[in-house]
Amino acid sequence: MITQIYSIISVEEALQCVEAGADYIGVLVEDAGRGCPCAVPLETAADIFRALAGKATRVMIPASDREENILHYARTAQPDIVHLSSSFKSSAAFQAKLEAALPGAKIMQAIGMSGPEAYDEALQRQKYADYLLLDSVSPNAQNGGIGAVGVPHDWSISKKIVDAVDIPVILAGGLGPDNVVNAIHTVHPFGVDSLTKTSVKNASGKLLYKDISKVRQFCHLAHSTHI
Ligand SMILES: O=C(O)c1ccccc1N[C@@H]1O[C@H](COP(=O)(O)O)[C@@H](O)[C@H]1O
Repeated sequence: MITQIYSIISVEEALQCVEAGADYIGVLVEDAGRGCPCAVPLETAADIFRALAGKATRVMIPASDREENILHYARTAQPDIVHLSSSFKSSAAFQAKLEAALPGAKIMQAIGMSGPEAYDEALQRQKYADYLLLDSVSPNAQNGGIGAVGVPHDWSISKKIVDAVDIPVILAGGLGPDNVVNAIHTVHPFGVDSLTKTSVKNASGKLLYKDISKVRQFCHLAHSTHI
């Protein structure tokens, strides 16, 4: 079981999360004007990924729905995996362009778990991705509506997707130390992902930085849960 921790904002925080047990480290790269709470500039993402070389799998969400931006971010920041969580979706053409921009880079395609229709979408989208990430959806969510919602979705649909697709599936959406064991037993994913419930928030609910003791608890529980 792998653990993926979002959204990392500095080299120091990234290294603390690795020490706390995170296998995959996620960074959100900003597109001016979107205002995602934990987004970092491209140069910071590049610094974080350089510092993580050989220590963790480096995952980047480009907070953009424009292909040229996504390819530019990938070329500059050099993640191992590009995680598509906006309205931009992978395709055969995008796979070829990413391979040209950053040879060997993998694609993680987010699937918005809005209801039973997510099953057919997952089956289609797996053709153009190396991983699927099943994430909750909110009408108020940023970055195309998928992710950073902080609440779980219907895991019975997630389980059907895990059983049907041929590529690794990471479960996301409202996961934390309180529910990760149950989530793993219910869904049997390849990995589990956490943002909101392993972060410190301010009084108005804005995510500020990682709570390393919660990251440690989350990773320990996930790694010690066997399916
Ligand atoms: O990481 C972010 O800031 C982010 C912003 C916009 C869309 C998605 C984002 N992250 C992804 O959402 C999941 C789930 O979040 P949560 O645990 O439900 O709060 C997060 O782990 C990333 O995969």
